[in-house]
Amino acid sequence: MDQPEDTDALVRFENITYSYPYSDSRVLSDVNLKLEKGEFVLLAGPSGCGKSTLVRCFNRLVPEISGGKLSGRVIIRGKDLREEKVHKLALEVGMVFQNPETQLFSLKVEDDLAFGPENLGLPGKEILSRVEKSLKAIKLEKLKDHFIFTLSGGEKQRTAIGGNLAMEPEILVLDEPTSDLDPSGTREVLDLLRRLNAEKRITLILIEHKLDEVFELADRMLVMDEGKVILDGKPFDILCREEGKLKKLGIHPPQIIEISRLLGFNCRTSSPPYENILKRLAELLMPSTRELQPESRKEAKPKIPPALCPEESLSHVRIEKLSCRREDGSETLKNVNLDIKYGEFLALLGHNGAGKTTLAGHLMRFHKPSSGRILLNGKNISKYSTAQLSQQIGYLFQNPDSQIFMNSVFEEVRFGLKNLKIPEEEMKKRVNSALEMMELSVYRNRHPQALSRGQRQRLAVASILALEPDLLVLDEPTTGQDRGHIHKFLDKIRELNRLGKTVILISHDMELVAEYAERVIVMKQGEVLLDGPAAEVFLSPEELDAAGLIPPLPARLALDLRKQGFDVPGMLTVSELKSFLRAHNVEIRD
Ligand SMILES: Nc1ncnc2c1ncn2[C@@H]1O[C@H](COP(=O)(O)OP(=O)(O)OP(=O)(O)O)[C@@H](O)[C@H]1O
Ligand SMILES: Nc1ncnc2c1ncn2[C@@H]1O[C@H](COP(=O)(O)OP(=O)(O)OP(=O)(O)O)[C@@H](O)[C@H]1O
Repeated sequence: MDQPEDTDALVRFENITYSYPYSDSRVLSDVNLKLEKGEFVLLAGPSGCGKSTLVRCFNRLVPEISGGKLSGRVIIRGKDLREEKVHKLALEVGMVFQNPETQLFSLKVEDDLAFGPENLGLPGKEILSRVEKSLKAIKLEKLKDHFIFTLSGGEKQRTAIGGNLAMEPEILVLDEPTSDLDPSGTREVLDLLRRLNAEKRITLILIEHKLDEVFELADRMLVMDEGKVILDGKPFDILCREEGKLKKLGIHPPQIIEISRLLGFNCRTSSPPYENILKRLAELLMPSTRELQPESRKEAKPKIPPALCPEESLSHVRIEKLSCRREDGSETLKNVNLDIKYGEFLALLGHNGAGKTTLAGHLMRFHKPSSGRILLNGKNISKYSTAQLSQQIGYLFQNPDSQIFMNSVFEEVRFGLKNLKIPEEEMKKRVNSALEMMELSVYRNRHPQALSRGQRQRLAVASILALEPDLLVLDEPTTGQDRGHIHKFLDKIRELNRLGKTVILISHDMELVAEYAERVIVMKQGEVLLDGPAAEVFLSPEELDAAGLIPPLPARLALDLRKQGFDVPGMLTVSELKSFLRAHNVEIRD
């Protein structure tokens, strides 16, 4: 980095074109970009469009580590990165990867946060101060001397963010940093990013599928498709003006934009504040007001598909007085009692570290309870091995890489079926249909590690669907996916549920839970805090708040309207809000 070039831009991408090794197809195609110092850039696009590949050019992980062929130049502060070394750039350009496990390599949380500053050669006092500040920012002070391998998914993600914050880089690239965080953790991290950007003028490049949370924070939005930047502008403008194009790419507008448009707001630069939306709704409902006709109320109720299983009332899973004490003495499950019927679609929610994965893991006997028992189809599972249980339970791990180990996409899906000793023809049929369902047929011969994160997640799901188990346990299956793929996948899961399969979905995505789950269980610090129909649970704001959860926007509006005396049902989705308004002859813009 000797001869600075004459330019104001902090980062310039000039005609960047890239192909991975052994592949002729261009993953990045003639990308030209300029980023100014202090910009907060949101990068969006469908799964597999090249977002992660693009951001890895910022510190030359592409092509130095990935291999492959890169043409064009990346210039940071006037200096051509082709003359730079990856390890040096890593100190200037912070990067929070999609999978936190790939960047946590110390034994304990605080050691991991100190690693970067130590490499910068900072004095001991400064290192300590930075570690303290980062711990506070990521709210992990209490876990500072915990071993990394004992952390929950979200706690690991916070640690990975903290490690980067401690380096105080000029440019920080974050590849879906909130994908495993609970809603209040997501808000905290995004708020922290906003502060870093505003106060320290750190340039931020954020890949994020949760647009509701970020579109008002970022100055600029880039949308990619098939290796190209196809839209570049103010997030609000793009989301409002390019809705058709975005929807085709599987990018859905945030609920607040959808609802404000329905209600006739004519916004130019930002969405109206929540209070204005509530006020407009109250005004619109006033004429038909507070006494609802029984018929219309019936129509507005959430449409929950009845499970078709004839044995509906029988317990598929019964969890009795289950407690789990870890080796370090901490109690991660406390007297959990649950009765899950055949054909239920339930969601398991809770703050990071609440015990969701630990509870789900007990179903597979990954952990042994310290007391209590679990009955599956009426039988105590303590008699079964994990291998036997996996023939009845399709279990999707939080991190897809924990369950992918074959050399090709096809073989990966086939692997589980081989263990079931199914005839070859039937096996092929099931593999092909699972790959097609997850839109992975074109990658059938590819090595799974040469897929994007979202594609690997879909591969893990395909492997489980091919087994056709009666009980599906899905631990955050939608991480890293665009809305289009998420809906296709969850529609399929709902179809299976209607055929009688029982579904347990662990998720931090309240909008999806509101749309798909019939029953919602909220956990807090190892205990069940709430358990009931989705509409009821989402209308319990105090308890949800205590568990770090934020109800979806339509549910919040319904609740506040009730407080004002309106007789409204527990609406959970934008389409329920629409039908409710129509039933009251309220004119809406669709
Ligand atoms: N090592 C590799 N070899 C060949 N192709 C690869 C490799 N890694 C990724 N790809 C392909 O490059 C394309 C872009 O991948 P990338 O990870 O950049 O996508 P993405 O937009 O970040 O996706 P996601 O949102 O799912 O993380 C994908 O089609 C993927 O299959
Ligand atoms: N091996 C272990 N030893 C000690 N504590 C552990 C161990 N594994 C997990 N824990 C702790 O148990 C608690 C529950 O973890 P779990 O993974 O079940 O949470 P979770 O609700 O699934 O969280 P997330 O939403 O972050 O994935 C966490 O605080 C975690 O730190």
